[in-house]
Amino acid sequence: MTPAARLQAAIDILDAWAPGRPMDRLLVSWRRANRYAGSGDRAAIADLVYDALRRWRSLAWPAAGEGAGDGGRARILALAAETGDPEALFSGARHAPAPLTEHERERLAERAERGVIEAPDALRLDLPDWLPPLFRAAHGPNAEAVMDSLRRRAPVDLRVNRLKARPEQALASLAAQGVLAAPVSIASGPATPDALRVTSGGRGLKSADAYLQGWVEVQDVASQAAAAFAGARPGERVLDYCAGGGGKALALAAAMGGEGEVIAHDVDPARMQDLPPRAARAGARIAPLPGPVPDSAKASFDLVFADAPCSGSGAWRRNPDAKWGFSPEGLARLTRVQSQVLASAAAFVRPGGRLVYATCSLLEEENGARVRAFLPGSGFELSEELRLTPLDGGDGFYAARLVRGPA
Ligand SMILES: C[S@@+](CC[C@H](N)C(=O)[O-])C[C@H]1O[C@@H](n2cnc3c(N)ncnc32)[C@H](O)[C@@H]1O
Repeated sequence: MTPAARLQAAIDILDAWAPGRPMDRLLVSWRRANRYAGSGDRAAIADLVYDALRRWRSLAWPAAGEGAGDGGRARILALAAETGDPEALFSGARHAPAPLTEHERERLAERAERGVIEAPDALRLDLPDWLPPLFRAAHGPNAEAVMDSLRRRAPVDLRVNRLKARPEQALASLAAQGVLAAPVSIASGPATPDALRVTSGGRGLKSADAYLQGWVEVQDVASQAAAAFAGARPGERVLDYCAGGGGKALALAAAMGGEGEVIAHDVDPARMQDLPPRAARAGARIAPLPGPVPDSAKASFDLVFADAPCSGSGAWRRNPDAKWGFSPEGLARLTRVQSQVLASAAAFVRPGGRLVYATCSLLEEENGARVRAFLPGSGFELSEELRLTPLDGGDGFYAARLVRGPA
């Protein structure tokens, strides 16, 4: 595909999207319907689409006050103007976007002249109107930089699986196949000695031996820090209460050096379908439960990890489509579920054991506020909290470690 045809494809995909619709599914259907597109085309189109979604409101500025109008074309045009002369690409040639209208030219000139500095807060920061006050309440003087960070691409991080390889072995194996990476850590919080950040060649990762043989897993450095924060030790009995695809369960199993027991649970066991093959690849022993955790397991685990369902706001760099479908009602629904998760997970912690509540949210309503609502009368004490934002070098993450008092 020509560069211009890629732009038109991105416009078509964005025009088929509406807030609340997951973009990854739209991209899959586009790939199925356009099998002529090669892997380079697909990657370039996905990059354009996600770049546009990260800055969906500000890219349309100064169009319609709310920035909602004009669909994909205005956004892709604004992106193209940032990197070159859009007239050459918006040429009207076969498969290329139609030539610019006079109105579009005027708008581009206005953007170039005025920038987006004078746009209203939420528009400039690319969030729905109701969210900046929540970010400001949670992050005080850092709020502006935290919100701004969500407008940029996220790096690809790896966790070296200690059950199979050491970081230097993984680095060498990846480099031999063109995937370059370097150790990475977060600015504050637990050490992440197994974390690597891909610096180039990331497209070859999933066909690299180190990945296929389970030496490395894709996992953001902040997610690794949250797992490390739990302090899982060899020989412990651990319950991953919201296991989903198993990213944390795998990290916990690796930290335990293959000694002890990791049991995985999810309210929707189908969400754990990838876990057995991932655990097999990683050489980890993780037992997924086909249903609820039995009552007989109450008060029996050294560590219960509750990676609760959340807004995912800490990962909006990766899933920017999610921020546009998020609403106050959605937040209220989530906080109810999070409180339920905390209360149900707590029952499985043994006296003296730890309960770790975690989210990849940047909103205090989903984080400290849930823990503080849970604590009174629970028999647990708050031991430590971890609050990470993209300013620390990874995704946004929150974790609280609670210790259960004696029986
Ligand atoms: C943030 S995701 C988990 C991600 C996973 N831990 C990982 O690291 O890959 C949250 C998971 O919680 C599950 N969940 C939602 N409500 C739950 C509940 N009441 N009890 C247990 N799990 C729940 C969801 O099905 C979802 O898979």
